[in-house]
Order: sequence, then structure tokens, then C-alpha cells
Amino acid sequence: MEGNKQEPIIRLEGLGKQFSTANGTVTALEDINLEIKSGEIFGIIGLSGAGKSTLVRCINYLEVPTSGKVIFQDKNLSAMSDKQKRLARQSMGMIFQQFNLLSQRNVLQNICFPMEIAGTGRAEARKRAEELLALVGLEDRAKAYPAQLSGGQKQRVAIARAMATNPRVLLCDEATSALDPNTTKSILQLLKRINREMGVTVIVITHEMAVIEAICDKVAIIDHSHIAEVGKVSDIFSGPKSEIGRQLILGEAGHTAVNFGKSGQIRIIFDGRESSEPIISNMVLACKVPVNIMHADTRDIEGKAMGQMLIQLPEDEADANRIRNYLKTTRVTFEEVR
Ligand SMILES: Nc1ncnc2c1ncn2[C@@H]1O[C@H](COP(=O)(O)OP(=O)(O)OP(=O)(O)O)[C@@H](O)[C@H]1O
Repeated sequence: MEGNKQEPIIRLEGLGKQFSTANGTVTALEDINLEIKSGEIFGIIGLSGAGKSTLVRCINYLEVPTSGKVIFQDKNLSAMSDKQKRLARQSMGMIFQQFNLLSQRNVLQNICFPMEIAGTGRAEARKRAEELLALVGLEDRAKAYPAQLSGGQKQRVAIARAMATNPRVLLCDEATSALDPNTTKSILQLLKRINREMGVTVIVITHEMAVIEAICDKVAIIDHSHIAEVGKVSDIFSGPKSEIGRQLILGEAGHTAVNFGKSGQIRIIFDGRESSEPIISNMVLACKVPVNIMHADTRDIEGKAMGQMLIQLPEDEADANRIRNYLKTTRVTFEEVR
């Protein structure tokens, strides 16, 4: 079941989507080019209205693109017959923010639903549904109805249902946005397990940086219908290049330098050193000058420090240069803030 990590499973080539509305044409996506490799957890992040949901819905042809191609496992979806498209869709499970469970059906019947549509026999479907319930940790809730479940349990059922047809890809559209932080964490862990243990490629649509940080290998930042930048999460976090990337990752401090007198400020970029390495303390001890930490936004990603820290340098230029030199010789990435 392991996915081959080198092979692209989905390629988007010049993908565009326009909607005709009473007020004219709305461009939701324009010239999107992306390659998602088999076995990756790929995040797509952007502000509200950027085009994330439309993008994910175009990937499985819930929305038909107005231009460009979706290539799934080396085949162009638009050139497929209806039957081939149906099979391709079965290979792409999807979960949603609002879970979209059938309220009249119990948990087991919800999970069996896609198998009924695919023509799987009753006994086989039931057996598979029971296995999936065990996978998501809800063996004891088979007879419960959606209204009797918590949000996290509903999303687990939705995940089991999405996995019913043995998909190679799981599309997650804001799947944790309606959940509290602890439940979010456990759902993200479940998605990671499905990816690692079953080799399923996971595509995560979110507006939350924390979700990308928690589980994604790669991330694409989408802004006003375009891809602003794409790359490994660690690279993008340590040095966002686009304006929107800086805004999403560095926040307000990415834009504004606070005026604290005449002395300069620098932004230290943490791009993957051991998170236990005390960079600032070592710097202060080595240079024997105090610095002011104006803003810090660092995260620990798998033992590596990621993020940034805004530091006010001493007014004395010689002291400030000692700090700059120390950072250069210890190969700490930094930039001047003006
Ligand atoms: N069915 C539709 N008809 C008309 N316009 C649409 C339709 N679906 C999306 N749009 C428009 O396309 C643009 C992108 O919307 P989309 O829902 O993909 O963004 P999003 O990044 O997922 O935002 P959100 O997180 O708020 O859902 C928006 O301007 C939206 O109004």
C-alpha cells in the first residue's frame, strides 16, 4: 500500500475556474500549476476567498475547471469517460468542515454508503465498515446517529466513510476548522497515521498556519486565485518570499518595524536549528551586550526551531556590529529591518 514518494499522483496544469454570476464573471482560480507527489501530506493555505475550496473541488471534478488540466495518476481527468471519472473519484476521498454525514443513517450505514454506490456487496461492505470504525477508534459507536456524536467523532466517521473505497488521495477541506484545539490535534494525528501507515496522499485545505505546521510536508500558498509560493514547509516557514506568505507566517511583525529610538532592528530567522540551542543567550554572552526582544514568533517543528524574532540592537554602533558579526560567524540567518 505504500505510495511511491517520488511519483506525482496529481498534477494541475494551467488550471483555471470562473463562475458566471448575476453580477458578472468571478475568477476563482487562474493558471494554477502544482505537482503533488504520492505519499505526501500537501497543504494549501490562503485567506478567505483566495480560491482554496474551488481548487480542491476542481481536483476531484466536483467543479469542472474552465481551463487547464487535472492529471490524476498520469491521466487527464477531462479526457476520461464518465465511468473512468467515477472510478477516479472513488480514488479521491473527501472530508469537509461540516462533516456532511447523512443524519437519517447510523454510523455504520454512513460508512457503507459509498460502497453501496460503488456496488460492493452488503456483507463485504459491512466488514470493511467495521474495520474502518476500528481504524478511527469508534468501534463502539456503530449504531449511533450523527446527532448523538461530538464534532470530533463526526469527523472520524467522515474519515472512515471517505476511506471506504480505498482511495489513494484524501482531500480535506477545512476539516478541523469547526473543532476545538485538542480535537483538531487528534484528527490531524489520525490523518497523519492514515498517510504514514496506508500510504494515502493527504491534501489539506486550511486557513490556519498551525494545521500546516502540524502535519504537512509541503505547502502551497494561494492568494487571489493564484499560487503565491510553494515548497517544503520548513523552507517556506523560514523564509516566506511572497507578500502573502510573509503576512501569514510572520504576521504583523513581518511588515512593520516598531520605532524604538534610533537604534536598528534585525529579524533573526529560525530555519531549522535544534530548538534546544539557546541562540539568543549565547549571543548575549558572547557579545557581552544586552538586546531587546521586540517580538518573537517561534515554533518547534519536530525538534527544529522555526520562525522569527525581532531584536532591537544596542544604540552603540560597535556593539551592534559585534552582534551582526556574531550572527554571521555562527551562520544564523538574519535581516535588517528598516
Ligand atoms: N459557486 C460559485 N459561484 C460564484 N462564485 C463562487 C462560487 N464558488 C466560489 N466562488 C467565488 O470564488 C472565489 C474563491 O472562493 P473559494 O470558496 O474557493 O475560496 P476559499 O479560499 O475556499 O475561501 P473560504 O475559506 O472563505 O471558503 C470567491 O470570490 C468566491 O466568492
